[in-house]
Amino acid sequence: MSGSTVFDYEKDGAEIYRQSFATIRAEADLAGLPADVSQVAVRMIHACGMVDLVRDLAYTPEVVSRARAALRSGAPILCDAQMVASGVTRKRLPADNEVVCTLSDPSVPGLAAELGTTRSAAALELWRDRLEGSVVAIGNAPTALFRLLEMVRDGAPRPAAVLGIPVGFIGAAESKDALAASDLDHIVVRGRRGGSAMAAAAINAIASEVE
Ligand SMILES: C/C1=C2N=C(/C=C3N=C(/C(C)=C4\N[C@@](C)([C@@H]5N=C1[C@](C)(CCC(=O)O)[C@H]5CC(=O)O)[C@@](C)(CC(=O)O)[C@@H]4CCC(=O)O)[C@@](C)(CC(=O)O)[C@@H]\3CCC(=O)O)C(C)(C)[C@@H]/2CCC(=O)O
Repeated sequence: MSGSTVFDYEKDGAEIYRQSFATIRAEADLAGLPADVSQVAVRMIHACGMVDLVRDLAYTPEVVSRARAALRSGAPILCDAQMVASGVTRKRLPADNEVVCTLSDPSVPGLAAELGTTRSAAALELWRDRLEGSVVAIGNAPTALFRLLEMVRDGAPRPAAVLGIPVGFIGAAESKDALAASDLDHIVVRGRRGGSAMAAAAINAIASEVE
């Protein structure tokens, strides 16, 4: 196949990644972060292009080591949106971990109507028997994060770690503040920023130390 090259751009995927991570490490102020959180932050920045993300990160000191240990012992990854689940690189997972998103379950619209909430929040009702020791990744829906905190407060099994990274204007900052104030191991991006790509990137960084 022939084709003329009009633009001068990098075409080597490995080299694109290498240059990206080098740029992030040069431009982002990672100095105050523990080494394992720094590694996760780099990959989250890689997913969104915002090197100033570091200033909005909040985390518990053991979150990465606990999430990593949970994944190594086979814990499932519970995702609020299919976009998060789709972004998880399966080959990085240490124990062929199950990646679960219950949003499309046929029972969810009815549950949402019954509970008077969003489908994203109602979908967490189907997480109950997998929650214990799981790794939760919320990248889209603030209502899902609020609901998780309510469930745990009401006695539901506790996840090993919660990556609370919903994006948006309504409830996003508040839900992440509530997670940061909880006793769950967590990483959050305070404020409006977040998103499914960032949540998936955080899981990918935790799953494997390879960059
Ligand atoms: C209020 C919602 C927000 N959604 C945002 C941004 C994006 N959402 C996309 C898509 C495709 C989906 N969003 C839903 C989760 C849907 N989004 C909502 C809800 C109405 C409520 C969530 C909440 O407030 O907690 C939610 C529907 C629900 O009843 O739960 C989705 C299920 C809608 C649908 O397709 O039916 C769907 C998720 C699909 C999946 O499983 O992956 C976007 C791609 C929208 C787009 O541009 O098309 C985008 C993705 C952002 C991301 O990185 O994840 C907001 C901005 C987060 C917003 C919540 C906050 C706000 O408005 O302030």
